[in-house]
Amino acid sequence: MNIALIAHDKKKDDLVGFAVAYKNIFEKHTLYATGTTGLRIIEATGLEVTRFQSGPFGGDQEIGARIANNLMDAVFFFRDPLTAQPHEPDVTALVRLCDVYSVPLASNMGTAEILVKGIERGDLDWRNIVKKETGDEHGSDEA
Ligand SMILES: O=C(CO)COP(=O)(O)O
Repeated sequence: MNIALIAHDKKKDDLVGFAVAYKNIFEKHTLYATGTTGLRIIEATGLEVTRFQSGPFGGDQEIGARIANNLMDAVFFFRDPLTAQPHEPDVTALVRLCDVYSVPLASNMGTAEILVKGIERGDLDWRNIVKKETGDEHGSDEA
């Protein structure tokens, strides 16, 4: 699975802790992240993560483009609901694209716990069927 990891500043500690806790699951997948989040996760876990631009500089849009091209299978996006973001339109667009393409999105720790366990169980294997049907199988090592 191709998995995106993103967190706003006040949620970064939560996502980093989450990545540490579930490193054994995440290491079986292909990971992507916005710039600062990715750096924090790499430093804390040693996991291999492809980093895009920082969110306010286009990182959310880069991940959105991958969703639109059927190259992202799950998104963990720990948003900060209490702080205004300068790139709020990008945040909204990313969430919207998850809904357009039915890509599972965990926007908080509660949903993230369920999603990561579902990934481990193979609950998202239907994504591979979608990719096979559309010919979009590139981008992931995981079958
Ligand atoms: O702003 C973000 C998501 O909207 C995250 O970007 P960073 O990971 O670079 O902080």
